[in-house]
Amino acid sequence: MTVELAANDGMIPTGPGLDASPMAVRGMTVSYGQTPVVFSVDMTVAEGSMTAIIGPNGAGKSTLLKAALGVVSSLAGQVSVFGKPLDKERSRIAYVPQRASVDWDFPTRVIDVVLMGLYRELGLLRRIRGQHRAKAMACLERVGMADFADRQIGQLSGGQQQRVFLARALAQEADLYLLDEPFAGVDAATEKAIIDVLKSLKAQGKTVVAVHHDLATVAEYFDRVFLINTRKIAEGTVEEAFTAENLDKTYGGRLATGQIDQLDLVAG
Ligand SMILES: Nc1ncnc2c1ncn2[C@@H]1O[C@H](COP(=O)(O)OP(=O)(O)OP(=O)(O)O)[C@@H](O)[C@H]1O
Repeated sequence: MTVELAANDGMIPTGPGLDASPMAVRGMTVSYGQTPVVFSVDMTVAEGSMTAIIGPNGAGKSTLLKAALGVVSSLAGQVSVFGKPLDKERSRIAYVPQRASVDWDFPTRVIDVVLMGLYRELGLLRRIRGQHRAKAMACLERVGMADFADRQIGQLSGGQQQRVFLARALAQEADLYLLDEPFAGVDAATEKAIIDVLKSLKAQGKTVVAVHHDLATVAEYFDRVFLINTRKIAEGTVEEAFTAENLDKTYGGRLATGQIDQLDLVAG
């Protein structure tokens, strides 16, 4: 389907399947210097799906997410969120950044990090009441971190910090969850805890998009994939798009045949 891009208020022209999409990106191009690191990328996130963004190091995965959120500026491109401009629906998105990009020496307690997720409820006066604390604690409970509520965030292990940031995202009660490498550097128990939470979000009808590096778990964890190497290579259901051919294009032949053979790929 061809979508005509017109100069308008940043909205993507509506069309079949686009209006309802939790996030639709069209013609996104981002450059930090001379060469684009994301080039003319279209992405349509399917509502209620769990999508893995896959590609080699430096492929532009994080940049694509940040540009879609307006955190980094783009040279070109349009984004719609639930069929509306990003600014109108921003509060429906929860973003969990890459762990490495957060200043963990920032002196703040775990419970305070989760309370930040409640900023909409807290209102302008930021008055924290018992009900807010209870909600934040319930979110920490969901990720198995309730016992650490009063700890300084910098005193936690990497996997524990990742859980806390997931709890903050849960507190937001968003409809679209964007996570940048949520499983990076976590142990098997934390990975299981995180995937269980993400699957429960999906069961509630929420939409989840995560940058993901472990090709071996793609088919088990996700139902859709988005493959990128500066340009979009493919997107679709795992059955349609997670193929040896697309992986070969994405990784430029850098995956050994043996590695591809071990993946739970659909023949194609
Ligand atoms: N703030 C920045 N300034 C300059 N260059 C940047 C910046 N952030 C990223 N880059 C460069 O842009 C390219 C894409 O980076 P990005 O982090 O989006 O890739 P990625 O696919 O998420 O990689 P990884 O899998 O290693 O996290 C890389 O070449 C990276 O070095």
